[in-house]
Amino acid sequence: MNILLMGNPNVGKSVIFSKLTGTNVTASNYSGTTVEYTEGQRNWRGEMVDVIDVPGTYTLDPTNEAEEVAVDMLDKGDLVVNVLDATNLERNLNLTLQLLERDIPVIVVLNMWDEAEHKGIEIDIEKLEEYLGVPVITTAAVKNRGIKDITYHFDYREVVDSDYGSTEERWAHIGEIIENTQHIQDRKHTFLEWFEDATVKPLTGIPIAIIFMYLSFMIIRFIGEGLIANVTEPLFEIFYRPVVTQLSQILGAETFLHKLLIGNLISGTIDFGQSFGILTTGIFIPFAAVLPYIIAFYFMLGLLEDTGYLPRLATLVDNIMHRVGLHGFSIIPMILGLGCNVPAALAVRNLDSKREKFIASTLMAISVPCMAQIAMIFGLLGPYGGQYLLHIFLILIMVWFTVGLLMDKLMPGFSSDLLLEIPPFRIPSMTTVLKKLWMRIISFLEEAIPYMLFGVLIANLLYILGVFDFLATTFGPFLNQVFGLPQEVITALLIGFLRKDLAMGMLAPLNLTAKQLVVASTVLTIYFPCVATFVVLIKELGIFAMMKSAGIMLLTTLTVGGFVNFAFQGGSFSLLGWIIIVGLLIAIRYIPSFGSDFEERLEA
Ligand SMILES: Nc1nc2c(ncn2[C@@H]2O[C@H](COP(=O)(O)OP(=O)(O)OP(=O)(O)O)[C@@H](O)[C@H]2O)c(=O)[nH]1
Ligand SMILES: [Mg+2]
Repeated sequence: MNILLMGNPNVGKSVIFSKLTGTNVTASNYSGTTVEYTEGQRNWRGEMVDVIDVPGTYTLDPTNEAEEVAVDMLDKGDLVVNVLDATNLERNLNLTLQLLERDIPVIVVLNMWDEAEHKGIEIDIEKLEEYLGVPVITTAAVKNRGIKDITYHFDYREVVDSDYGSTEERWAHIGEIIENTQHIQDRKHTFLEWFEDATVKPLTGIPIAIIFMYLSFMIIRFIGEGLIANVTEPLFEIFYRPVVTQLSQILGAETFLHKLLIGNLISGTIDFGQSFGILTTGIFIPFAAVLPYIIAFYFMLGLLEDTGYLPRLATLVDNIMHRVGLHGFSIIPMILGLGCNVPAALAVRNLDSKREKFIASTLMAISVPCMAQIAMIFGLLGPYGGQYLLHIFLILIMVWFTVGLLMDKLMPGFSSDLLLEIPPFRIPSMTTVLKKLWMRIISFLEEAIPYMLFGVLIANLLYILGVFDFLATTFGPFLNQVFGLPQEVITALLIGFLRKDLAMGMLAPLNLTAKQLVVASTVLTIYFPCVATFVVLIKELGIFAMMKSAGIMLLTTLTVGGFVNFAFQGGSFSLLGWIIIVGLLIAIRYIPSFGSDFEERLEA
């Protein structure tokens, strides 16, 4: 038996799904969290029932890919559990009436019942049942209220015979239902509501955004560095070092297995950061150097997501986003990308047009380093001082903006003007935040560890076989001339396709100057996404668009790497460098535009 959980975005389907099936899926306080359906099972009266968490949709006439997924699922269901946000009954009923017109059993769940009560919204359930002709259940999923009631109706198979006519007639009918079933009490405005407004008005919103972003960044560094210095490094030194040292002695420094498992001894001892064996650096990077930052980042992200701050940020940056042919919502894939580029590449699905998807994916892949890479950049460049770190991010932001402007100018087609839905602020529940954090840590470990071990294995084998030497002498001179980097960096660039953090780690033994590290870090970020992201992008964009995107990436790498090498000195850009940057931005303004605005298209 297939039970479909369907409804508008951000009504709590994923939370209900988790409670019904015990399968954890990501739930966040903004629309479009789920873009692919997830299946889970529940034992129901001695039978295994399939419950499916369907991406949110406003209508059964899909307007984007995530909605298409939703509508395609309809044929597969024995029962649709239509989840509604009780605080937003009117808008939610549109999908409900469309579902009722289909030949499929539907039951209605009014979720967020706790919030509706809190907001003084009263809904007459019996009357609503009469109007719709199907059972109506109230739930507060995060508080575990009403979930059992849903299961009591799993065997509901009645199909109502209704036809609400045209869209206008449907809305008229909804108006009538609301009129007769819902009553809203007047109440005073709360501080939270005032704050909700303040975060989206530019005058107050921008300072708030800067403070929030700065604080988040500081907290991430504080937690990340704190965990490394006080937890992961000490643990490795006390418990792990004796074990691998013993193994190293047993194997003998010159053997093949030693080279593979332990790597090189640095002045006679194992250096977890530089030895580069599977059991030394291969274990150390993911667990000790990167995991702490992953924990810190996803903890902060979870808070920002569940309070509902992220979509507010999206509204604020909408103007900037429009300049590069995107709308505000694209900030969400960019921010997700700071954690890991893979979910970010998937989140792009919520964008409307092919053009926007292309621009957003390319910008994300080019200029958003993932947390694993950022952690290694912090580790390598941190000791040289904050201005180097600052410049890497400054360069990437400029790259993001410049490449975005250029793509918007040169790409034909139009970008949509989708209005972003802003959810209310919610106090995040700590259990949900921690659960989500846990899920993301697990998926990081599952993703990272195999690639990391495989990457170190490949690197060591290629090294032992002399392949890297060959490549370094062939392409080295070029690297040296354009980027000012030693030829050994080529190995890092190659391994970067497997994992960027590992590639950053390969720079550690090379004794690069701070400037070279800045060039190498930016080049490593820009030149190509890692293989996992690459595969998702091919799937999302198609092979042809991905080739175009990869072309843009390589071109950008050459230009930016070369430029940074030329214009970056002693911790900042030279005057000439700044003149070129500003000149370029001005020049872009005068390039004729091949793309068109949504509004212009409407006028035409
Ligand atoms: N107060 C309250 N919050 C809830 C309730 N159910 C869900 N939430 C919160 O609402 C937000 C949205 O929940 P999700 O489960 O991600 O919504 P969804 O319907 O899966 O959204 P999409 O995947 O975007 O379609 C999350 O922040 C939840 O914690 C509820 O009953 N009461
Ligand atoms: Mg969801």
